[in-house]
Amino acid sequence: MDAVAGPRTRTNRAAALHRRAEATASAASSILDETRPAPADQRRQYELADRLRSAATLLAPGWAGEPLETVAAETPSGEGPPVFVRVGTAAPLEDARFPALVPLLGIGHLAIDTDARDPRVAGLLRAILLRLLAATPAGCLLVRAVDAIRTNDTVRTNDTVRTSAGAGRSSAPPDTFAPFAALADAGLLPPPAVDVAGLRAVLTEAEQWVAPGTGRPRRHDRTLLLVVAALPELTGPTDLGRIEALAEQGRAAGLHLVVAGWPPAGPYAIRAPLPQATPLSVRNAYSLLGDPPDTSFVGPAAETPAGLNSPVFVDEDPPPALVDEVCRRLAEEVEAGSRLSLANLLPDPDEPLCLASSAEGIATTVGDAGGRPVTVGFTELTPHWLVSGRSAAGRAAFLTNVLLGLSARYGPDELVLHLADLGEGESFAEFLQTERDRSWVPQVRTAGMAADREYVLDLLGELTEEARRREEAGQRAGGQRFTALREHQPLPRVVCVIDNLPLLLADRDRLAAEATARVDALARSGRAYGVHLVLAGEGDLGITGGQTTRDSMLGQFPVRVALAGGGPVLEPSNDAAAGLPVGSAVVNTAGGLGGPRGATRGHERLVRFPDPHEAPESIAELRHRLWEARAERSAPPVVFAGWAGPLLRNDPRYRTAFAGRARGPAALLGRAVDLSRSTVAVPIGPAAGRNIAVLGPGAEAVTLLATAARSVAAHHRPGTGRFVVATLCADAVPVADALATDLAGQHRVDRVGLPGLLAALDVDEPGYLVVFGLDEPTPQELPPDRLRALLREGPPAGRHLLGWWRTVPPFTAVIQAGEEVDKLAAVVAVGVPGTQLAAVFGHPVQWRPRPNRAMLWDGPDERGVLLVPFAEPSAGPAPGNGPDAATRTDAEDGTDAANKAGSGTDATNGTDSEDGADPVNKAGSGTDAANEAGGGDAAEATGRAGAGSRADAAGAGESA
Ligand SMILES: Nc1ncnc2c1ncn2[C@@H]1O[C@H](COP(=O)(O)OP(=O)(O)OP(=O)(O)O)[C@@H](O)[C@H]1O
Repeated sequence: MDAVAGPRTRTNRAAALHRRAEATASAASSILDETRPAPADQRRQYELADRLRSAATLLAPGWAGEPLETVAAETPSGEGPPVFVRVGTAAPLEDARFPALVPLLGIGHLAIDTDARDPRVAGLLRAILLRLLAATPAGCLLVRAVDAIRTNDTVRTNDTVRTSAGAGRSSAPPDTFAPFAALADAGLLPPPAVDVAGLRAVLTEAEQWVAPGTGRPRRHDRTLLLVVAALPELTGPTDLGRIEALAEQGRAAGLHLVVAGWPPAGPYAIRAPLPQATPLSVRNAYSLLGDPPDTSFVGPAAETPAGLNSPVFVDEDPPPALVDEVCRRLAEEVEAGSRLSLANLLPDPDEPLCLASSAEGIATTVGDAGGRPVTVGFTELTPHWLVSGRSAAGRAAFLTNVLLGLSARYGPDELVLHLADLGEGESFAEFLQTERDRSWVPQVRTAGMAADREYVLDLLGELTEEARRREEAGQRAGGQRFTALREHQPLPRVVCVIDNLPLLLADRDRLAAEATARVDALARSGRAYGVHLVLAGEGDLGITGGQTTRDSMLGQFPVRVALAGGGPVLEPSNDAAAGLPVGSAVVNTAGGLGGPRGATRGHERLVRFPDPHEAPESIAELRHRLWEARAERSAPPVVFAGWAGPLLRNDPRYRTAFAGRARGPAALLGRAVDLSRSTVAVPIGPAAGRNIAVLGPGAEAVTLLATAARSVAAHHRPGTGRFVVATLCADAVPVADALATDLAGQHRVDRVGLPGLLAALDVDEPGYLVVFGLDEPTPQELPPDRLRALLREGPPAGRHLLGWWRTVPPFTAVIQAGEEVDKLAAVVAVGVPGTQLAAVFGHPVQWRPRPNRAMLWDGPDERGVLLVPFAEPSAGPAPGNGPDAATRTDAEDGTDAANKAGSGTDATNGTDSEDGADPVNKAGSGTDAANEAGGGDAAEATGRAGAGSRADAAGAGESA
């Protein structure tokens, strides 16, 4: 008959059978619920419970196992994540109870057959989570949660709404993890995933955690816990498969799962138990605990899984105040612990400093990547670095960290630093003397702040020379490179930092071309001889963008550091630096090369670095320790501060002249914009061309001529010089008067106008004609050929013209066409553009005037010397003649940041070019007194630059 029954009959019968089976199962379930596992011998049960209680105290002490009602909120965590955690109380008999523990972190997972819609399960999850978080040191347990109770409920409610409006809305279950909200900001427990998309994102993160190399590097002291309170309704079989796979692989990778509602209900209910998980089944009155992974409660010999032979009453919801208090404490601890400080990058303060050898290379910690220090160095393989970041990205902070880190590790015999910043502002102050703190970092040999392009060009030139000297020494020794060469002579590694490099290269002029050529040459030759470059700035630094091949210039810079906005120093396809916050950097040691997204990049790390200025005391302490350990007579850095104006009276060469020790008369004009801050002098003797023509419209030119005359006077013993000070224009009268008065105290001085000057021209007596305003229209009385004759014939007879022309053409008229100007005079231009000077020299001149700078052409060399003219209008009494002199000049002047500190006690402020002081070569010897003074002098610029003098620095910056 069945065979002939229609489909409808067969369906009805199947439905009836199903209903009957369901009714039977339900009846069996309630009978089973009431039938607890049969207790064995009661006395043994008591004994066993006793022993298990003691064992639990050992296995799960404190937070992991104590009843939560009795644990104090301030109970400390353990040393690491607990292996066993309590899920409830097992009660084989009413009064024989012991904690029910499950092995979790480090061993397996927990699968609860009911999801958190059951309030007991929600409470249990919160209890487990609280225990695990509180028992683990803050930050070592990261939790990701999935909780679709509300979403599922909304789906269901919406279904209901169609039939019964509003039903179910008010009874939405609370978020299972809401009491843990305080952990979100600390990154310990972000808001739970509530839908399938969220679930999948969490699964992806967990998969990355499990598969090393597909995400950020995993810290082995961290565990990831994935807690599922309720799976989203739309969870598909693929998602469930991913959860199973994670459970399978997680244990070895520090990933653990607590899944409520497993096996999941619904169409995919037929699911194997969760791999490596202890199952917990929640019944009406109690729960049952299955066997943990790879073992059995009955004993290892058990063939069939038996589970714990006792009902378990799962832990109840922990008190919300306790959860809240613990979470806040954890969040605070994580926040405090994640704040990096300079100390994290420096050697332990208890360790001696500067013990490392730089023979094979030097390295320092530059930041932290996921809790691990990241160290980068300078070796032959990674000789030079490019560091890029937008303004205020922390470039100075990063560089300071690196330089302090290197200085703490390598002593001055192992490491020499040259620091230059073309940008406006006081850089490198941490390394230099200030008014209040006279210590310095002894590894620093030179420092240029608000440095001119010419300064940096000189620095590059000096270092290229140094690399060449080393290379030659290596060749003489049979082709030795740095490491071998060091065995025969003390040879520190040199690190040269140039910040704001684009200011050097932005103008595509001759200087930029020359600078690029020097960088190129230095990068190549320095590599094998321990001379290393760190070029820093914004954007592509003006040198990237081209091809990075092994042989290209960029190929010499394998280390690329991209701070916020610094992506252009990475390869164009490498977007690792996109969206970086301040305080982070991508450190790439393969020329900025990227790689497939998500793939391991052994050559690239995302680091966090501290702001060193949050720890000024660490900086000061380190600087003092380094300074106190410096070699005897070690010299402070030679400092160039772009905004500072040097004083004649403090000039070492001027002092030498004043003391009667000069070799011959010379006009001192200022200090060169170079590494050694040499005095710019025009020798005045019987040779051709020993006159000075100052060209330029402003007061600076007038001051320069007066200072030149004073310095010449200082070269003559009192009473032996003869000066005619003439003014042909009104503007210079006060300065000329002051000059004449000053000189009159020492020498024979005639203060004259045009007639006196004309008379003086006819006198054959040796002496100096100091003439202000030679461009005044007085051609009848003073025709160009008379002046030309004086310029040409005067010097051999001991007569020299020091003259000032406001404009260039009248001077050009003095020089005959075709005559070489250097046979007539040294020319100093102050405020005159190079274009106007072409007529003087007969060739184009590259010079763009800027405040507080002058250019000297002396001799046949086409290239002029850039100088900072002496700032003071009057020399005052003899240098070093006591406090009055110093005080008076300082007070009058008020513009000299660099030179103020000396207060008249500094015997030789600045480097004396006569001494041949050479910061690159000499400082190691520690015997250069001139350098020492120079440092003292200019270091003041660090602490003192006032607003006025900064404006000058800005001018210098603009012209760059
Ligand atoms: N690691 C850091 N974390 C947070 N803030 C930082 C960090 N380093 C520096 N800063 C802050 O960022 C600001 C800029 O820092 P810094 O002067 O080092 O930047 P910069 O890139 O050199 O700036 P600029 O080129 O404009 O002079 C400062 O206020 C500094 O305190």
